[in-house]
Amino acid sequence: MKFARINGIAMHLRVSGPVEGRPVVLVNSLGTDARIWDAVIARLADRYRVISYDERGHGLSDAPRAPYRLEDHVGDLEALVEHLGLAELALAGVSVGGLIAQGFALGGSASKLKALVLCDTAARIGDEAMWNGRIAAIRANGIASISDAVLTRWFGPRFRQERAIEFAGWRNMLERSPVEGYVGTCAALRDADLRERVGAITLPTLAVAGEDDLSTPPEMVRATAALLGNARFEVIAGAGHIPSIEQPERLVMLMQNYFDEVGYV
Ligand SMILES: O=C(O)CC1=CCC(=O)O1
Repeated sequence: MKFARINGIAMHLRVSGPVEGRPVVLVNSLGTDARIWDAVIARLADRYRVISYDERGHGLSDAPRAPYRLEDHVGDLEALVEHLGLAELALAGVSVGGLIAQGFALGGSASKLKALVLCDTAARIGDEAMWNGRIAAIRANGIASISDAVLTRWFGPRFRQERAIEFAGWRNMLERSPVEGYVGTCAALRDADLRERVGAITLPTLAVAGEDDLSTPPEMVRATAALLGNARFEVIAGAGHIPSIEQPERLVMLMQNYFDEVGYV
């Protein structure tokens, strides 16, 4: 476990795997933190130098006052890459983490990017009314007031039944998220729309969707993949919004095949 001062905030990050391994940076989704990647890290870190971090407003990183902009999150990632001295990287982001990854691929550090995995994400997620409604509900009644609805979109009924203890633990993570960080990132999602810009991402990209994802359903992910210059679309059966938790073996298999294809080995 490490902390670094990134753009004026204390950021929590973790680095696993061999120092000489090629870097893979993992970006979390709204209301989660770097722990959602643990089962992926365990499978990738024999070969790659895997870096995961808690976005601003999440996990153990500082949660400045809301609102945030997508550019704040992208700027944090760019500064983290600079801080770690990474000359190249593969990037994998889930949901808002995937939007941040798209922003990185369109930004000033894009030439460092050698591989891009977009997981359960889109160039536009939700709409203004939806995000404003969620922000208002949380400001009035806290994150627990929306957690049932969020968890139903994250995980299918089978996961809830068969992995009930894990389900309870991930609920704890969501409900204990810092309110400023959560609503700050809702504002970033409300205001972010990269649909007109992602066509400029020509790097071969892997887009992945959980079959049962109710937040960014497969059709939404497929539509973003089609907007990108050069993306392949895959569906993970039996996974919801966070395949790194539900189907890490399958996600890592797709990632490793794709890394092999693009020569990121
Ligand atoms: O909270 C949700 O509904 C799912 C989600 C949307 C953006 C994100 O990062 O998670």
